[in-house]
Amino acid sequence: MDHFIIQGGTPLSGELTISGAKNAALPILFAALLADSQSTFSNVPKLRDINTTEALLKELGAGVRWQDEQLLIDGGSVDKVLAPYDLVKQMRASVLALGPLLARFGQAQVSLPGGCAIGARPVDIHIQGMRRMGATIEVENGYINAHVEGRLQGAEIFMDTVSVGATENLLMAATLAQGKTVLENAAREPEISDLAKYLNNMGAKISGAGTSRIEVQGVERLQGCEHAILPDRIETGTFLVAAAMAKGDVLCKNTDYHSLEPVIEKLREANALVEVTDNSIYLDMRGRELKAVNIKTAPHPGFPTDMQAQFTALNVVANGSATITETIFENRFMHVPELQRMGANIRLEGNTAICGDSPKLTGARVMATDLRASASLILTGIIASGETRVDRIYHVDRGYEHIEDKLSALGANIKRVSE
Ligand SMILES: CC(=O)N[C@H]1[C@@H](OP(=O)(O)OP(=O)(O)OC[C@H]2O[C@@H](n3ccc(=O)[nH]c3=O)[C@H](O)[C@@H]2O)O[C@H](CO)[C@@H](O)[C@@H]1O
Ligand SMILES: C=C(OP(=O)(O)O)C(=O)O
Repeated sequence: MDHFIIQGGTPLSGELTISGAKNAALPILFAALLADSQSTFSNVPKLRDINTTEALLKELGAGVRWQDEQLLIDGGSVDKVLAPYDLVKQMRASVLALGPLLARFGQAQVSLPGGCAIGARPVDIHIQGMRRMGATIEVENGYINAHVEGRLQGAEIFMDTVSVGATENLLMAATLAQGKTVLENAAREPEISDLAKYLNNMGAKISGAGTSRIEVQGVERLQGCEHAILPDRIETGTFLVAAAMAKGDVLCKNTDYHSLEPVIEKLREANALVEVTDNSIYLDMRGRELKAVNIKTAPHPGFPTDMQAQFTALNVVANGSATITETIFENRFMHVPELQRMGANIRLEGNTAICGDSPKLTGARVMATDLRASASLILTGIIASGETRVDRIYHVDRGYEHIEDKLSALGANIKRVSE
Protein backbone atom coordinates (compact mmCIF):
# COMPACT_ATOMS: atom_id res chain seq x y z
CA MET A 1 0.00 0.00 0.00
CA ASP A 2 1.26 3.49 -0.87
CA HIS A 3 2.05 6.01 1.85
CA PHE A 4 3.21 9.62 2.00
CA ILE A 5 6.43 10.80 3.60
CA ILE A 6 6.32 14.49 4.51
CA GLN A 7 9.21 16.58 5.82
CA GLY A 8 7.52 19.36 7.75
CA GLY A 9 8.32 23.01 8.16
CA THR A 10 8.46 24.13 4.53
CA PRO A 11 6.70 27.35 3.47
CA LEU A 12 3.80 27.15 1.00
CA SER A 13 3.42 29.69 -1.77
CA GLY A 14 2.25 29.71 -5.36
CA GLU A 15 -0.73 28.86 -7.52
CA LEU A 16 -2.62 25.77 -8.59
CA THR A 17 -5.47 24.77 -10.84
CA ILE A 18 -8.47 23.28 -9.10
CA SER A 19 -9.90 20.05 -10.54
CA GLY A 20 -13.51 19.19 -11.26
CA ALA A 21 -15.65 18.30 -8.25
CA LYS A 22 -15.77 14.63 -7.24
CA ASN A 23 -19.17 15.10 -5.64
CA ALA A 24 -20.62 16.65 -8.79
CA ALA A 25 -18.94 14.24 -11.20
CA LEU A 26 -20.20 11.09 -9.46
CA PRO A 27 -23.97 11.74 -9.67
CA ILE A 28 -23.60 13.28 -13.12
CA LEU A 29 -21.77 10.25 -14.53
CA PHE A 30 -24.49 8.00 -13.13
CA ALA A 31 -27.12 10.30 -14.64
CA ALA A 32 -25.65 9.45 -18.06
CA LEU A 33 -27.41 6.08 -17.57
CA LEU A 34 -30.72 7.90 -18.11
CA ALA A 35 -29.97 8.60 -21.78
CA ASP A 36 -29.92 6.24 -24.73
CA SER A 37 -27.14 8.22 -26.39
CA GLN A 38 -23.68 9.56 -25.61
CA SER A 39 -22.72 12.37 -23.24
CA THR A 40 -19.35 14.11 -23.29
CA PHE A 41 -17.92 15.36 -20.01
CA SER A 42 -15.05 17.78 -19.48
CA ASN A 43 -13.31 18.84 -16.24
CA VAL A 44 -13.74 15.31 -14.87
CA PRO A 45 -11.21 14.82 -12.04
CA LYS A 46 -8.79 11.89 -12.28
CA LEU A 47 -9.65 10.07 -9.07
CA ARG A 48 -10.04 6.56 -7.75
CA ASP A 49 -13.81 7.14 -7.28
CA ILE A 50 -14.07 8.10 -10.95
CA ASN A 51 -12.27 4.87 -11.92
CA THR A 52 -14.74 2.93 -9.77
CA THR A 53 -17.66 4.73 -11.44
CA GLU A 54 -16.25 3.94 -14.89
CA ALA A 55 -15.92 0.27 -13.90
CA LEU A 56 -19.52 0.16 -12.66
CA LEU A 57 -20.90 1.89 -15.75
CA LYS A 58 -19.00 -0.58 -17.95
CA GLU A 59 -20.30 -3.47 -15.85
CA LEU A 60 -23.84 -2.24 -16.64
CA GLY A 61 -23.00 -2.24 -20.36
CA ALA A 62 -22.48 1.50 -20.92
CA GLY A 63 -19.89 2.68 -23.42
CA VAL A 64 -17.13 4.44 -21.46
CA ARG A 65 -14.01 5.96 -22.97
CA TRP A 66 -11.63 8.88 -22.64
CA GLN A 67 -10.87 11.05 -25.63
CA ASP A 68 -8.74 14.21 -25.50
CA GLU A 69 -9.23 14.71 -21.75
CA GLN A 70 -12.99 14.27 -22.10
CA LEU A 71 -14.97 11.34 -20.72
CA LEU A 72 -17.55 9.91 -23.12
CA ILE A 73 -20.39 7.85 -21.67
CA ASP A 74 -22.96 6.16 -23.86
CA GLY A 75 -26.01 4.84 -22.03
CA GLY A 76 -27.42 3.39 -25.27
CA SER A 77 -25.76 0.01 -24.78
CA VAL A 78 -26.72 -0.55 -21.13
CA ASP A 79 -28.05 -4.12 -20.84
CA LYS A 80 -27.70 -4.95 -17.13
CA VAL A 81 -29.34 -3.51 -14.04
CA LEU A 82 -27.20 -5.13 -11.35
CA ALA A 83 -24.65 -3.05 -9.42
CA PRO A 84 -22.61 -5.74 -7.65
CA TYR A 85 -21.24 -5.66 -4.10
CA ASP A 86 -17.60 -5.81 -5.24
CA LEU A 87 -17.89 -2.40 -6.92
CA VAL A 88 -20.40 -0.75 -4.57
CA LYS A 89 -18.29 -1.58 -1.50
CA GLN A 90 -15.45 0.46 -2.99
CA MET A 91 -17.60 3.58 -3.23
CA ARG A 92 -20.84 4.43 -1.43
CA ALA A 93 -21.92 6.81 -4.21
CA SER A 94 -22.56 3.70 -6.38
CA VAL A 95 -26.05 3.72 -4.87
CA LEU A 96 -26.70 6.62 -7.25
CA ALA A 97 -27.10 4.00 -10.01
CA LEU A 98 -30.45 3.06 -8.41
CA GLY A 99 -32.56 6.03 -9.52
CA PRO A 100 -31.40 6.14 -13.16
CA LEU A 101 -31.66 2.34 -13.69
CA LEU A 102 -35.09 2.08 -12.09
CA ALA A 103 -36.44 5.08 -13.99
CA ARG A 104 -35.15 3.97 -17.39
CA PHE A 105 -35.46 0.17 -17.21
CA GLY A 106 -38.16 -0.34 -14.57
CA GLN A 107 -35.80 -2.43 -12.46
CA ALA A 108 -32.55 -2.22 -10.56
CA GLN A 109 -30.56 -4.38 -8.21
CA VAL A 110 -27.99 -2.40 -6.29
CA SER A 111 -25.86 -3.68 -3.45
CA LEU A 112 -26.41 -1.88 -0.14
CA PRO A 113 -23.40 0.40 0.29
CA GLY A 114 -23.01 -0.27 4.02
CA GLY A 115 -21.48 2.09 6.55
CA CYS A 116 -18.12 3.76 6.42
CA ALA A 117 -15.57 5.26 8.79
CA ILE A 118 -17.56 8.48 9.26
CA GLY A 119 -20.94 6.97 10.12
CA ALA A 120 -23.65 4.40 9.41
CA ARG A 121 -24.90 6.34 6.39
CA PRO A 122 -28.22 4.55 5.71
CA VAL A 123 -30.07 4.91 2.38
CA ASP A 124 -33.62 4.68 3.74
CA ILE A 125 -34.63 8.09 2.37
CA HIS A 126 -33.58 7.06 -1.16
CA ILE A 127 -35.65 3.87 -0.86
CA GLN A 128 -38.71 5.51 0.70
CA GLY A 129 -38.76 8.17 -1.99
CA MET A 130 -38.69 5.63 -4.80
CA ARG A 131 -41.47 3.67 -3.11
CA ARG A 132 -43.52 6.90 -3.09
CA MET A 133 -42.95 6.98 -6.85
CA GLY A 134 -44.57 3.57 -7.21
CA ALA A 135 -41.56 1.25 -7.01
CA THR A 136 -41.69 -2.06 -5.17
CA ILE A 137 -38.47 -2.37 -3.23
CA GLU A 138 -37.21 -5.22 -1.14
CA VAL A 139 -33.94 -5.21 0.71
CA GLU A 140 -32.59 -8.72 1.00
CA ASN A 141 -29.28 -10.54 0.88
CA GLY A 142 -27.48 -7.22 1.04
CA TYR A 143 -29.16 -5.91 -2.11
CA ILE A 144 -31.79 -3.28 -2.88
CA ASN A 145 -34.11 -5.03 -5.35
CA ALA A 146 -36.38 -2.51 -7.04
CA HIS A 147 -38.92 -2.76 -9.83
CA VAL A 148 -41.90 -0.89 -11.18
CA GLU A 149 -44.61 -1.86 -13.66
CA GLY A 150 -44.39 0.67 -16.50
CA ARG A 151 -42.97 4.05 -15.53
CA LEU A 152 -42.33 5.55 -12.11
CA GLN A 153 -45.10 7.95 -11.09
CA GLY A 154 -44.48 11.54 -10.07
CA ALA A 155 -45.08 12.14 -6.35
CA GLU A 156 -44.81 14.71 -3.58
CA ILE A 157 -41.86 13.60 -1.47
CA PHE A 158 -40.90 15.18 1.83
CA MET A 159 -37.46 14.10 3.01
CA ASP A 160 -37.24 14.31 6.80
CA THR A 161 -33.44 14.65 6.76
CA VAL A 162 -31.59 16.86 4.30
CA SER A 163 -29.68 14.34 2.20
CA VAL A 164 -27.48 15.15 -0.76
CA GLY A 165 -27.48 11.59 -2.12
CA ALA A 166 -31.23 11.03 -1.67
CA THR A 167 -32.03 14.35 -3.37
CA GLU A 168 -29.80 13.36 -6.31
CA ASN A 169 -31.16 9.82 -6.63
CA LEU A 170 -34.79 10.96 -6.47
CA LEU A 171 -34.14 13.88 -8.82
CA MET A 172 -32.67 11.53 -11.41
CA ALA A 173 -35.52 9.05 -10.98
CA ALA A 174 -38.13 11.80 -11.32
CA THR A 175 -36.83 13.01 -14.68
CA LEU A 176 -38.28 9.96 -16.47
CA ALA A 177 -41.33 9.49 -14.21
CA GLN A 178 -44.88 10.04 -15.43
CA GLY A 179 -46.16 13.39 -14.18
CA LYS A 180 -44.85 15.86 -11.69
CA THR A 181 -42.57 15.18 -8.72
CA VAL A 182 -41.96 17.65 -5.91
CA LEU A 183 -38.97 17.13 -3.64
CA GLU A 184 -39.43 18.97 -0.35
CA ASN A 185 -36.62 19.62 2.13
CA ALA A 186 -34.20 18.93 -0.69
CA ALA A 187 -30.47 19.42 -0.24
CA ARG A 188 -29.20 22.70 -1.75
CA GLU A 189 -25.56 21.84 -2.45
CA PRO A 190 -24.00 23.37 -5.60
CA GLU A 191 -23.39 19.83 -6.85
CA ILE A 192 -27.17 19.33 -7.01
CA SER A 193 -27.53 22.43 -9.16
CA ASP A 194 -24.79 21.10 -11.44
CA LEU A 195 -26.60 17.76 -11.75
CA ALA A 196 -29.87 19.55 -12.56
CA LYS A 197 -28.09 21.68 -15.17
CA TYR A 198 -26.83 18.52 -16.89
CA LEU A 199 -30.24 16.81 -16.66
CA ASN A 200 -32.02 19.87 -18.09
CA ASN A 201 -29.54 19.93 -20.98
CA MET A 202 -30.45 16.28 -21.57
CA GLY A 203 -34.08 17.32 -21.93
CA ALA A 204 -35.34 17.07 -18.34
CA LYS A 205 -37.76 19.64 -16.91
CA ILE A 206 -36.42 20.59 -13.50
CA SER A 207 -36.92 23.84 -11.62
CA GLY A 208 -35.85 24.93 -8.16
CA ALA A 209 -32.57 23.01 -7.94
CA GLY A 210 -30.40 24.78 -5.37
CA THR A 211 -33.47 25.51 -3.24
CA SER A 212 -35.20 23.22 -0.74
CA ARG A 213 -38.15 22.63 -3.11
CA ILE A 214 -37.38 21.04 -6.46
CA GLU A 215 -40.07 20.41 -9.07
CA VAL A 216 -39.64 17.92 -11.87
CA GLN A 217 -42.02 17.41 -14.75
CA GLY A 218 -41.26 13.91 -16.03
CA VAL A 219 -40.37 13.37 -19.70
CA GLU A 220 -40.35 10.19 -21.78
CA ARG A 221 -36.78 10.31 -22.98
CA LEU A 222 -33.46 12.01 -22.27
CA GLN A 223 -30.57 12.35 -24.66
CA GLY A 224 -26.83 12.68 -24.16
CA CYS A 225 -25.23 16.13 -24.26
CA GLU A 226 -22.04 17.97 -23.33
CA HIS A 227 -21.32 19.05 -19.79
CA ALA A 228 -18.38 20.58 -17.93
CA ILE A 229 -18.18 19.48 -14.27
CA LEU A 230 -18.11 22.39 -11.82
CA PRO A 231 -14.88 23.05 -9.85
CA ASP A 232 -14.24 21.22 -6.59
CA ARG A 233 -15.07 23.53 -3.68
CA ILE A 234 -13.67 21.07 -1.12
CA GLU A 235 -10.34 20.70 -2.92
CA THR A 236 -10.21 24.50 -3.13
CA GLY A 237 -10.98 24.87 0.56
CA THR A 238 -8.34 22.29 1.46
CA PHE A 239 -5.60 24.23 -0.36
CA LEU A 240 -6.74 27.54 1.14
CA VAL A 241 -6.52 25.98 4.61
CA ALA A 242 -3.08 24.52 3.78
CA ALA A 243 -1.73 27.99 2.92
CA ALA A 244 -3.34 29.52 6.01
CA MET A 245 -1.81 26.86 8.27
CA ALA A 246 1.63 27.34 6.68
CA LYS A 247 1.32 31.15 6.86
CA GLY A 248 1.93 31.31 3.12
CA ASP A 249 -0.12 32.45 0.15
CA VAL A 250 -1.94 30.58 -2.58
CA LEU A 251 -3.89 31.41 -5.72
CA CYS A 252 -6.52 28.79 -6.58
CA LYS A 253 -7.45 29.05 -10.26
CA ASN A 254 -10.46 27.55 -12.08
CA THR A 255 -12.64 27.67 -9.00
CA ASP A 256 -15.87 29.33 -7.89
CA TYR A 257 -16.04 31.38 -4.70
CA HIS A 258 -19.86 31.43 -4.61
CA SER A 259 -19.93 27.78 -3.56
CA LEU A 260 -17.32 28.44 -0.85
CA GLU A 261 -18.76 31.43 0.97
CA PRO A 262 -19.11 29.77 4.41
CA VAL A 263 -15.51 28.55 4.20
CA ILE A 264 -14.14 31.89 3.01
CA GLU A 265 -16.02 33.62 5.83
CA LYS A 266 -14.33 31.35 8.40
CA LEU A 267 -10.89 31.88 6.81
CA ARG A 268 -11.39 35.64 7.10
CA GLU A 269 -12.48 35.18 10.72
CA ALA A 270 -9.22 33.23 11.20
CA ASN A 271 -7.51 36.47 10.05
CA ALA A 272 -6.58 35.41 6.50
CA LEU A 273 -6.67 37.92 3.69
CA VAL A 274 -8.90 36.42 1.00
CA GLU A 275 -9.54 38.01 -2.40
CA VAL A 276 -11.86 36.56 -5.03
CA THR A 277 -12.46 37.02 -8.73
CA ASP A 278 -15.02 35.30 -10.95
CA ASN A 279 -12.87 32.18 -11.28
CA SER A 280 -10.11 32.41 -8.68
CA ILE A 281 -9.50 32.75 -4.95
CA TYR A 282 -6.30 34.18 -3.44
CA LEU A 283 -5.39 33.70 0.22
CA ASP A 284 -2.51 35.49 1.93
CA MET A 285 -1.51 34.62 5.49
CA ARG A 286 2.05 35.92 5.38
CA GLY A 287 2.99 37.88 8.50
CA ARG A 288 -0.50 37.51 9.99
CA GLU A 289 -1.60 35.82 13.19
CA LEU A 290 -3.74 32.72 12.56
CA LYS A 291 -6.67 32.66 14.99
CA ALA A 292 -8.73 29.60 15.99
CA VAL A 293 -12.37 29.69 14.82
CA ASN A 294 -15.56 28.03 16.03
CA ILE A 295 -17.17 25.78 13.43
CA LYS A 296 -20.52 24.00 13.30
CA THR A 297 -21.20 21.86 10.25
CA ALA A 298 -24.59 22.08 8.52
CA PRO A 299 -26.15 21.29 5.15
CA HIS A 300 -25.41 23.87 2.43
CA PRO A 301 -25.33 26.87 2.67
CA GLY A 302 -23.97 26.04 6.13
CA PHE A 303 -20.38 25.08 6.83
CA PRO A 304 -19.58 21.85 4.91
CA THR A 305 -18.81 18.70 6.89
CA ASP A 306 -16.27 17.86 4.16
CA MET A 307 -14.14 20.81 5.40
CA GLN A 308 -14.45 19.95 9.10
CA ALA A 309 -11.29 17.85 9.45
CA GLN A 310 -9.19 20.48 7.65
CA PHE A 311 -10.45 23.22 10.00
CA THR A 312 -9.75 20.98 12.99
CA ALA A 313 -6.13 20.91 11.77
CA LEU A 314 -6.21 24.69 11.23
CA ASN A 315 -7.38 25.23 14.81
CA VAL A 316 -4.57 23.01 16.07
CA VAL A 317 -2.01 25.31 14.47
CA ALA A 318 -3.86 28.56 15.23
CA ASN A 319 -3.60 30.72 18.35
CA GLY A 320 -6.40 30.45 20.89
CA SER A 321 -8.99 27.80 21.53
CA ALA A 322 -12.17 27.06 19.60
CA THR A 323 -14.76 24.35 19.15
CA ILE A 324 -15.65 22.24 16.15
CA THR A 325 -19.14 20.73 16.20
CA GLU A 326 -20.07 18.01 13.71
CA THR A 327 -23.82 17.73 13.11
CA ILE A 328 -24.00 15.68 9.89
CA PHE A 329 -22.12 12.45 10.58
CA GLU A 330 -22.00 10.71 13.96
CA ASN A 331 -18.39 9.55 13.76
CA ARG A 332 -16.43 12.12 11.82
CA PHE A 333 -13.59 12.73 14.27
CA MET A 334 -11.33 9.81 13.37
CA HIS A 335 -8.57 12.30 12.57
CA VAL A 336 -8.51 13.57 16.18
CA PRO A 337 -6.59 10.66 17.79
CA GLU A 338 -4.12 10.76 14.88
CA LEU A 339 -3.64 14.55 15.25
CA GLN A 340 -3.12 13.99 18.98
CA ARG A 341 -0.22 11.67 18.10
CA MET A 342 1.40 14.69 16.44
CA GLY A 343 0.99 16.80 19.58
CA ALA A 344 -2.43 18.35 18.93
CA ASN A 345 -4.23 19.61 22.00
CA ILE A 346 -7.80 18.47 21.26
CA ARG A 347 -10.46 17.11 23.60
CA LEU A 348 -13.53 15.33 22.29
CA GLU A 349 -16.88 15.82 24.00
CA GLY A 350 -19.69 14.09 22.14
CA ASN A 351 -19.95 15.66 18.72
CA THR A 352 -17.66 18.56 19.62
CA ALA A 353 -13.89 18.83 19.44
CA ILE A 354 -12.36 21.45 21.71
CA CYS A 355 -9.10 22.63 20.19
CA GLY A 356 -6.61 24.42 22.45
CA ASP A 357 -3.17 25.83 21.80
CA SER A 358 -0.75 23.11 20.67
CA PRO A 359 2.71 24.57 21.32
CA LYS A 360 4.71 21.71 19.77
CA LEU A 361 3.61 19.73 16.72
CA THR A 362 5.96 16.95 15.70
CA GLY A 363 5.95 14.54 12.79
CA ALA A 364 4.66 11.02 13.49
CA ARG A 365 3.46 7.90 11.73
CA VAL A 366 -0.30 8.36 11.32
CA MET A 367 -3.09 6.52 9.59
CA ALA A 368 -5.61 7.96 7.15
CA THR A 369 -9.11 6.72 8.04
CA ASP A 370 -11.25 8.53 5.49
CA LEU A 371 -10.87 11.06 2.73
CA ARG A 372 -10.93 14.41 4.55
CA ALA A 373 -9.30 13.02 7.70
CA SER A 374 -6.38 12.12 5.42
CA ALA A 375 -6.19 15.69 4.16
CA SER A 376 -6.05 17.05 7.72
CA LEU A 377 -3.13 14.73 8.55
CA ILE A 378 -1.22 15.76 5.43
CA LEU A 379 -1.71 19.48 6.15
CA THR A 380 -0.57 19.04 9.74
CA GLY A 381 2.43 17.02 8.57
CA ILE A 382 3.49 19.97 6.40
CA ILE A 383 3.51 22.23 9.49
CA ALA A 384 4.92 19.81 12.09
CA SER A 385 8.63 19.59 12.69
CA GLY A 386 10.36 16.47 11.39
CA GLU A 387 8.98 13.58 9.36
CA THR A 388 5.37 12.44 9.08
CA ARG A 389 4.34 9.20 7.44
CA VAL A 390 0.68 8.97 6.37
CA ASP A 391 -0.49 5.39 5.82
CA ARG A 392 -3.57 4.14 3.92
CA ILE A 393 -3.54 6.99 1.43
CA TYR A 394 -5.92 5.17 -0.89
CA HIS A 395 -8.53 7.24 0.97
CA VAL A 396 -6.87 10.45 -0.30
CA ASP A 397 -6.73 9.10 -3.85
CA ARG A 398 -10.52 8.68 -3.80
CA GLY A 399 -11.01 12.42 -3.81
CA TYR A 400 -7.87 14.50 -4.43
CA GLU A 401 -6.27 14.59 -7.88
CA HIS A 402 -2.44 14.39 -7.60
CA ILE A 403 -2.47 16.03 -4.17
CA GLU A 404 1.24 15.42 -3.66
CA ASP A 405 2.12 17.09 -6.99
CA LYS A 406 -0.07 20.11 -6.26
CA LEU A 407 1.36 20.50 -2.74
CA SER A 408 4.95 19.99 -3.97
CA ALA A 409 4.46 22.72 -6.55
CA LEU A 410 3.58 25.06 -3.67
CA GLY A 411 6.77 24.10 -1.83
CA ALA A 412 5.76 21.18 0.39
CA ASN A 413 8.19 18.30 0.79
CA ILE A 414 5.84 15.34 0.27
CA LYS A 415 6.63 12.08 -1.51
CA ARG A 416 4.52 9.08 -2.37
CA VAL A 417 6.20 5.81 -1.51
CA SER A 418 4.87 2.68 -3.23
CA GLU A 419 5.49 -0.56 -1.36
C1 LIG B 1 -20.57 11.63 -3.11
C2 LIG B 1 -21.06 12.74 -2.27
O1 LIG B 1 -21.63 13.69 -2.77
N1 LIG B 1 -20.82 12.68 -0.96
C3 LIG B 1 -21.22 13.76 -0.10
C4 LIG B 1 -22.66 13.54 0.29
O2 LIG B 1 -22.75 12.28 0.92
P1 LIG B 1 -24.18 11.62 1.15
O3 LIG B 1 -25.05 11.97 0.02
O4 LIG B 1 -23.94 10.18 1.44
O5 LIG B 1 -24.63 12.36 2.48
P2 LIG B 1 -26.10 12.75 2.89
O6 LIG B 1 -26.34 14.19 2.62
O7 LIG B 1 -27.06 11.77 2.30
O8 LIG B 1 -26.04 12.51 4.46
C5 LIG B 1 -26.50 13.47 5.39
C6 LIG B 1 -27.04 12.76 6.61
O9 LIG B 1 -28.25 12.10 6.26
C7 LIG B 1 -28.23 10.76 6.70
N2 LIG B 1 -29.02 9.96 5.75
C8 LIG B 1 -28.78 10.06 4.42
C9 LIG B 1 -29.52 9.31 3.52
C10 LIG B 1 -30.52 8.44 4.00
O10 LIG B 1 -31.21 7.75 3.26
N3 LIG B 1 -30.72 8.39 5.35
C11 LIG B 1 -30.00 9.13 6.25
O11 LIG B 1 -30.23 9.05 7.45
C12 LIG B 1 -26.73 10.39 6.67
O12 LIG B 1 -26.42 9.28 7.48
C13 LIG B 1 -26.11 11.67 7.19
O13 LIG B 1 -26.15 11.71 8.58
O14 LIG B 1 -23.08 14.58 1.18
C14 LIG B 1 -22.33 14.61 2.42
C15 LIG B 1 -22.93 15.70 3.29
O15 LIG B 1 -22.69 16.95 2.74
C16 LIG B 1 -20.86 14.83 2.13
O16 LIG B 1 -20.13 14.69 3.33
C17 LIG B 1 -20.33 13.81 1.12
O17 LIG B 1 -19.04 14.17 0.70
C1 LIG C 1 -17.43 11.87 2.54
C2 LIG C 1 -17.03 12.16 1.31
O1 LIG C 1 -17.30 11.44 0.21
P1 LIG C 1 -18.21 10.12 0.05
O2 LIG C 1 -19.62 10.52 0.26
O3 LIG C 1 -17.94 9.74 -1.36
O4 LIG C 1 -17.73 9.13 1.07
C3 LIG C 1 -16.24 13.38 1.01
O5 LIG C 1 -16.13 13.73 -0.19
O6 LIG C 1 -15.70 14.00 1.95
